[in-house]
Amino acid sequence: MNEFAMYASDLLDGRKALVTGGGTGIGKAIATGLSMAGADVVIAARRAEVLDETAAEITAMSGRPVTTDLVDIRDLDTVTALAQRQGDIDILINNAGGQFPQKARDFSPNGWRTVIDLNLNGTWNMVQAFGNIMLDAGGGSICNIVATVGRGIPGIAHSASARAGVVELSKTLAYEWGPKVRINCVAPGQFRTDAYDNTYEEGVGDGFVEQPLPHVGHVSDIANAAVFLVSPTARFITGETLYVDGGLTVQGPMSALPPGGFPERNEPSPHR
Ligand SMILES: CCC/C=C/C(=O)SCCNC(=O)CCNC(=O)[C@H](O)C(C)(C)COP(=O)([O-])OP(=O)([O-])OC[C@H]1O[C@@H](n2cnc3c(N)ncnc32)[C@H](O)[C@@H]1OP(=O)([O-])[O-]
Ligand SMILES: NC(=O)C1=CN([C@@H]2O[C@H](COP(=O)(O)OP(=O)(O)OC[C@H]3O[C@@H](n4cnc5c(N)ncnc54)[C@H](OP(=O)(O)O)[C@@H]3O)[C@@H](O)[C@H]2O)C=CC1
Repeated sequence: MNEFAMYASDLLDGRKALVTGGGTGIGKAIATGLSMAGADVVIAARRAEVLDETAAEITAMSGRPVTTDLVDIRDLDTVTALAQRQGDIDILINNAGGQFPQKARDFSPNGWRTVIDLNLNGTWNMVQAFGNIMLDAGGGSICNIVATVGRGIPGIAHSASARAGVVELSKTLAYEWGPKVRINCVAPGQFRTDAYDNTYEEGVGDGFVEQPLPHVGHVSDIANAAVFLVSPTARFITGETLYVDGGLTVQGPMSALPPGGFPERNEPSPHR
């Protein structure tokens, strides 16, 4: 089975799609899924060699040409220039992003700013530049790749805050741009891309034990969710965040009998 061929090969025929960070990991998988579904795909990031190599790989699989382009989403000038070159897109996937893990009490002011700038401001740069063109052109669909926000993500408070901002931005724009542009998010759980392995050395952590589907996801799981959301199959869906996380965010069900038994009645909380 080809994990990236879940949809009809003409589902996105005649549509042009741009994927930021499409040269590696999750972005590469999404670009592959879009290409397999018939879209004309552009992948954009900062490293030309990586993009070129990936474009050739995707073309070998899908039989469709893939274009590469350069952008640093934190640099508005490069985003504006990209929008001038590639503005005629129907689909935008904002996947570029990342962070470093650190306890929040140790964040330096610049460390915090850097992660917010990449994941919130960088995504906004892309959304506004391309969204405005889509609005003028008559329509389009945007999908933002975020993280499993909603219950807190210890170890990456900066990124969790930025991604929550993107989720709320998407809901808000769903209203403002509703008649013309749909905008949704996909929230990945943990996926062992090269970047993930390089950043989180110990790899699979204890979290998986508690997860209803107790294993890591495959990048095609994200790709299939993103292709669904930007395709006409999801034409009545906007402002939504689809969690692709093996049930990670529903872990910790309420237990009928708490560990240690029921507390004494009327005992005040020991916390200040
Ligand atoms: C549950 C998990 C879910 C998510 C999974 C994934 O995302 S998987 C994918 C996971 N993989 C990825 O997300 C990709 C890996 N991450 C990256 O490529 C980078 O961390 C970056 C793009 C976020 C920032 O890069 P950049 O070149 O723009 O940054 P810069 O070098 O110019 O420094 C700016 C400030 O940040 C500080 N700082 C930086 N690193 C660290 C650190 N490790 N420690 C502490 N601090 C750090 C640095 O000290 C400086 O502050 P200072 O000293 O001036 O006060
Ligand atoms: N893997 C996981 O478990 C999870 C991942 N995520 C998020 O999903 C996305 C993809 O993750 P993953 O594939 O694992 O990681 P990668 O590091 O492989 O993907 C990030 C991509 O974004 C590009 N990129 C980074 N910064 C910029 C920038 N400033 N401008 C343009 N492009 C940039 C990189 O290419 P280049 O360096 O060439 O610019 C790279 O291709 C990220 O946003 C990540 O944080 C969220 C939750 C879990």
